[in-house]
Amino acid sequence: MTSTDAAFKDLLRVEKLAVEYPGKGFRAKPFRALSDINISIGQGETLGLVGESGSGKTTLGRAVLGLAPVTGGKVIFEGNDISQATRKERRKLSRDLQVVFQDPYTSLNPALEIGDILAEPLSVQGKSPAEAKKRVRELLDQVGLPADAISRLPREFSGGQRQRVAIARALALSPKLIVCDEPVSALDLSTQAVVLDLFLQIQRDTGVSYLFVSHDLDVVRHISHRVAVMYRGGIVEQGPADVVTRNPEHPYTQRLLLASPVPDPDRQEQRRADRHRLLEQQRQQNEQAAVLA
Ligand SMILES: Nc1ncnc2c1ncn2[C@@H]1O[C@H](COP(=O)(O)OP(=O)(O)OP(=O)(O)O)[C@@H](O)[C@H]1O
Repeated sequence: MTSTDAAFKDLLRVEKLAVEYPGKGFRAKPFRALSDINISIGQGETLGLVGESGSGKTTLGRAVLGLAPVTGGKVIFEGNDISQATRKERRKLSRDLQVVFQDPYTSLNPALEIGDILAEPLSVQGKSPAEAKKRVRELLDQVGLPADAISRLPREFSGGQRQRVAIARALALSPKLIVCDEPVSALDLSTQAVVLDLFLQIQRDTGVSYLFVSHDLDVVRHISHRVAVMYRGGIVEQGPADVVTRNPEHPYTQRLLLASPVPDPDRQEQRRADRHRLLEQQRQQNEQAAVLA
């Protein structure tokens, strides 16, 4: 997918965001996990967030959801700064801002039937049992699960099916933005592809926006309009998905691309070409640097 900022109407804008975790345990001092983060996401747009482990991807997603200690900057959602929203304001915001986590095995309450898992956010927001039941049926259909899933427990489902339940729960209140934190990383490759296509289909049908966290460049290229690359709590590069994931400018992104595994045989050819071009670019840069030195 390719697109530019201008093609989408702004939904979320993060400006100069800083997050600092209070010190505890082995880290006695407060830890600055994010500094000077600037990103935006338009309506119906997906911003992919990549970077190595510990670079701050999850923290940025959590800061957008109000779950990380923001110490500076703004999180502007539909024109309002929500970085310091109160609990009451957060409850209201949860209609518009939702999350899908990585692990479909721990993110669903094992004791609840799927129907109850999906009805929970609806009843919290004041829907009647009849309204909730109707919506639950719609949601199961939307994520491709059978109607009889309503009275079954999470353990009766595969990882991919459980992730469909988690997606349905996130969709229950028709949110405007879903933070997707590595939502396909725990799934096998063929299931990953199917679930990614489900995310795309839902976006086409509903116009929802995604902040899509992943360490996998192939995954973010497939799902994202634009990609931001995180390194040590900052963003080092962002731009159209194809450009950033195939022809990155920043040396860190180039390293990320060279280091990332090539799981899907269909994409190996393309990746070999990308690697070859990048290595050649690096060789030429090294040669130029040697001449200048
Ligand atoms: N609750 C917390 N308290 C203190 N430090 C934290 C906390 N959560 C995360 N960190 C630290 O903040 C940094 C960023 O972590 P974060 O989980 O956001 O990175 P990430 O890029 O999502 O990593 P991964 O891909 O491994 O999930 C790390 O150094 C981590 O140790």
